[in-house]
Amino acid sequence: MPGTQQRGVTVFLTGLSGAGKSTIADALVADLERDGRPVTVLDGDVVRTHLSSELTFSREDRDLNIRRIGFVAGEVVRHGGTVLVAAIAPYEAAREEARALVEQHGRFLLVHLSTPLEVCEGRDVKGLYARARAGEIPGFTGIDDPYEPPVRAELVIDTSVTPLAESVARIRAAMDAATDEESAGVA
Ligand SMILES: Nc1ncnc2c1ncn2[C@@H]1O[C@H](COP(=O)(O)OS(=O)(=O)O)[C@@H](OP(=O)(O)O)[C@H]1O
Ligand SMILES: Nc1ncnc2c1ncn2[C@@H]1O[C@H](COP(=O)(O)OP(=O)(O)O)[C@@H](O)[C@H]1O
Repeated sequence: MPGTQQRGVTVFLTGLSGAGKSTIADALVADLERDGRPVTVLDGDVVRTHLSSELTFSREDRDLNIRRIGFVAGEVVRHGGTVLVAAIAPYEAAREEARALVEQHGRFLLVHLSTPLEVCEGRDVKGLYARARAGEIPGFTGIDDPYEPPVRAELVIDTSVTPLAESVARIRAAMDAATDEESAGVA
């Protein structure tokens, strides 16, 4: 029925490689789907396979990658959907551009996974930090490429001290608070 569609939302997880973006995204998807809420996931690795396969990790290409993600997220949100983005997105300007693309149509929650570099490197899930330190991956975020911490994130979560279930609960609470405000006419 026109006018009664729920407002869409994008949760954008940003942080270093190994910060926990994919792990939290997977757990959050399971949590949302348990409540019968379908979710579109835009994970950096997957987007780079299907949508941004020609892009490098130069600043220009990273920015274009995030712009594409912001555009797709905005389109899904426009139709009332729920989007979960998991991307390093190291540059403030590109993240804010993505926010603007989504906020034309619905809500945007930026979640900064602030897990320290030493912890991410210690985890080295894919062995990429070791390769970057060995000079095999020039321009690796956190090693010889910058990560600009967000100036305005709705949530900041350090996964070295926050258990997975708590991260999921905090993000769900932020998403549900947004919904509550809307139904109360606050937003
Ligand atoms: N140079 C360099 N820097 C950072 N990351 C690199 C690099 N080269 C490859 N990878 C792998 O690519 C994944 C990050 O892709 P993203 O699309 O999220 O990056 S970005 O937002 O466009 O900066 C990232 O995945 P995650 O570990 O899941 O973050 C890495 O596996
Ligand atoms: N509290 C936690 N929250 C999220 N991930 C955690 C946590 N503790 C340990 N980890 C581990 O950290 C790693 C994070 O890797 P991943 O989710 O692939 O990060 P990213 O997608 O940011 O590169 C996983 O191996 C995960 O099991």
